[in-house]
Amino acid sequence: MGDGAAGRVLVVNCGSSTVKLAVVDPDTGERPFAGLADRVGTPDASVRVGTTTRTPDDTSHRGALAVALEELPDDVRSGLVAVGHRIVHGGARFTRSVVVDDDVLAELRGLTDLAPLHVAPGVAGIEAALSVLPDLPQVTVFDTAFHQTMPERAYRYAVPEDWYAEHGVRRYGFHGTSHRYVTAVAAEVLDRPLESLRLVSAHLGNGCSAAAVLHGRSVDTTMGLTPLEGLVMGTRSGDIDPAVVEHMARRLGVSAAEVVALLNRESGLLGVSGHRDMRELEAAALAGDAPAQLALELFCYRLAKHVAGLTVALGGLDALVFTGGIGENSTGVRARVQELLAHLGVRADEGANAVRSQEARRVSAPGSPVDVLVIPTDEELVIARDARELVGAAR
Ligand SMILES: Nc1ncnc2c1ncn2[C@@H]1O[C@H](COP(=O)(O)OP(=O)(O)O)[C@@H](O)[C@H]1O
Ligand SMILES: CC(=O)OP(=O)(O)O
Ligand SMILES: [Mg+2]
Repeated sequence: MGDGAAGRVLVVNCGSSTVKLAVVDPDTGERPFAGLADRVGTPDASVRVGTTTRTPDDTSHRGALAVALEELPDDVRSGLVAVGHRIVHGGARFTRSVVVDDDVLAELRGLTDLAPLHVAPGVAGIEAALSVLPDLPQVTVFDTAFHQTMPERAYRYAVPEDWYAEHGVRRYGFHGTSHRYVTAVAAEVLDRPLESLRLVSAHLGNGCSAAAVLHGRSVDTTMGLTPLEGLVMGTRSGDIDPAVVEHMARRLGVSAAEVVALLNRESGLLGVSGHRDMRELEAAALAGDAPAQLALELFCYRLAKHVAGLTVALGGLDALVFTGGIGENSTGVRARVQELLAHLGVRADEGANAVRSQEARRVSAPGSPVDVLVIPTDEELVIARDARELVGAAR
């Protein structure tokens, strides 16, 4: 496939029990193929492509990927120039997207030690794609890469120095692909050079993080060594006193690792209210459910507090960007957070905020000292663009 400029990219996003697949045209954003494998690694694994659902014999990531790719039409398959993978954790080594070779793969396998939950599925996805599509170059795009520009004061924890030097305890930050994309689009919406802007982007999906982006570079973010730190999320607590871990391990008679698993999976909105999904939570809160109302207020208050904190890294704030399923769709969360940030110069516009749209747009009042934008994220498009650019450059 000499003509890289016309080529499409198969984008693979492997979670611990899911594989999300899309064929993406990096120029048009067109997606001629999409698939989802669920409950991977269990006997109930299933693969859905369009209206077809199949059960793979081999329920591993490799088996699920192979079955999904059997549904890929020949003309789509023959137009592929690369496979692009979302890898959640790139450690300190990967500061940008790379083409996978033996050296990269070895390094990634080493990282599974540092972040087993987050790297192992991605590595399984690369190995699966290498065996099912051996002729295509593989590119990895890291959630952590964009945040590698953070200064030491932002990425270091105040812990004994050898925890950092010997054990790799530092803040990395995640959702970098999304923060990078939406802040670049924000500059277009504002019609100002990205190099002149002080932005905070709030990626609010199942995982939630906010980032301070100064002149196009990440200078601080809310997630840390792992995606547990920072904002309140669907099932994750975000910030917490670390002494809670030891306290609850003793109270429940379980290990520290088990408490951390509870902070990842049973906490956040779910823990406070019983609802992990923002749509359900908002419906319950509207119906008068007090725990749901509290969970919503915790979510918005923590977010506003972090946005205000991130302005210290920027020396001010030109615009706040909302993205992710919640940021793009929840008018209530956006309204409450804008209200809590009024003292920073955020002037809300109730009408503009309430408009439902899939377009990148401004939702603050005209002339607001701080602009508030809603920008639909597109991590798959960034992965496809990076992958094609890298294989184009390598060929
Ligand atoms: N119309 C909506 N109003 C409020 N929340 C929404 C709406 N649509 C989606 N969401 C919320 O977005 C979250 C999922 O975000 P998404 O970015 O799709 O997740 P992921 O991190 O898995 O990509 C869920 O909490 C969901 O309830
Ligand atoms: C890093 C992270 O939190 O990812 P997700 O939002 O996909 O859970
Ligand atoms: Mg998403």
